[in-house]
Amino acid sequence: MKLVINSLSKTYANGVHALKDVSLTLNNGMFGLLGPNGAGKSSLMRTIATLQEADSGSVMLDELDVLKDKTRVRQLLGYLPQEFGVYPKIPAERMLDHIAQLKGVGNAGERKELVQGLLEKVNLFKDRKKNLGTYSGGMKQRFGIAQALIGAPKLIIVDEPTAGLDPAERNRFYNLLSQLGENTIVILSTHIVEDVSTLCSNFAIICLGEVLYAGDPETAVKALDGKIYSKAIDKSELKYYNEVYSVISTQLKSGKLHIRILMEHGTPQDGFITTTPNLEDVYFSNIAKRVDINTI
Ligand SMILES: Nc1ncnc2c1ncn2[C@@H]1O[C@H](COP(=O)(O)OP(=O)(O)OP(=O)(O)O)[C@@H](O)[C@H]1O
Repeated sequence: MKLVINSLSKTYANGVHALKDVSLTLNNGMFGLLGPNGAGKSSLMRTIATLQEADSGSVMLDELDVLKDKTRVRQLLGYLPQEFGVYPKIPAERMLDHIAQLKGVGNAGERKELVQGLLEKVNLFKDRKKNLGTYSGGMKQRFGIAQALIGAPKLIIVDEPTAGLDPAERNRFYNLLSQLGENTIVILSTHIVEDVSTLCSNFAIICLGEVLYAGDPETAVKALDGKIYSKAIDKSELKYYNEVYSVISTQLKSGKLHIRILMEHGTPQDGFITTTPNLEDVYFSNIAKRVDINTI
């Protein structure tokens, strides 16, 4: 399958221009949508999920016009929103059975098999009788994926699913997501660069409603080879370095500020050492073109 987003724009009633001429092409596999808070990631996902209208542009899923043929899209879609409520007094198993019924799985035996399979897949089988209100954040997210998978969707959208998860739960969630991507398009929105480097074969960086970069992580990192330098400085020196260099990230370690700079041409003075680029450098060097990275 192929999802082609062409010149999508959206301005909210309050005047916020949340999507500016967004164009992207997504194939089967995991696609990461990376951007800081307020970048427009949720706006884009809600539009693709047929939950809100765009002002202009088009979204095509193969031959299907996503913005027009909403009912058909919803039949092909699995969606895990950023925040979703659960009925606290209902066990996971019963809730999944109910959702499967709503999605049109009428046969009780078929439903039982489907629900059991999903619970096993997301590692909640032993907790299936527990009320959803007693689930931890990670268990809720895994439940969220199970409900999104009902109906064998061809397009799966997950909006910041790892926010707030501890490292073990995040890993469990990564493992789960990485099994989904092969025959489906999975769009994963996140502001965590590691999510993209771990999971995604392709990604885009979006900031202030605009696509700043789209491609595969390896090529993106390779393009920065020999251009990233680092140095430990005193905090008081940051102003100087900000004025002289393109500082793309700062990190405090044992009282010293470790800065990384991008040199498009030439080599820096001041005792910088050359360093191996990573996806975070790709992210910050793109974002730094639009916003002050010290504020994000
Ligand atoms: N319903 C709305 N009405 C008005 N403005 C909105 C609405 N939804 C989002 N916005 C604004 O649109 C911009 C993009 O928001 P969006 O939620 O799409 O970003 P995001 O990248 O998902 O951010 P986050 O990572 O914080 O969830 C922000 O400035 C936000 O305040």
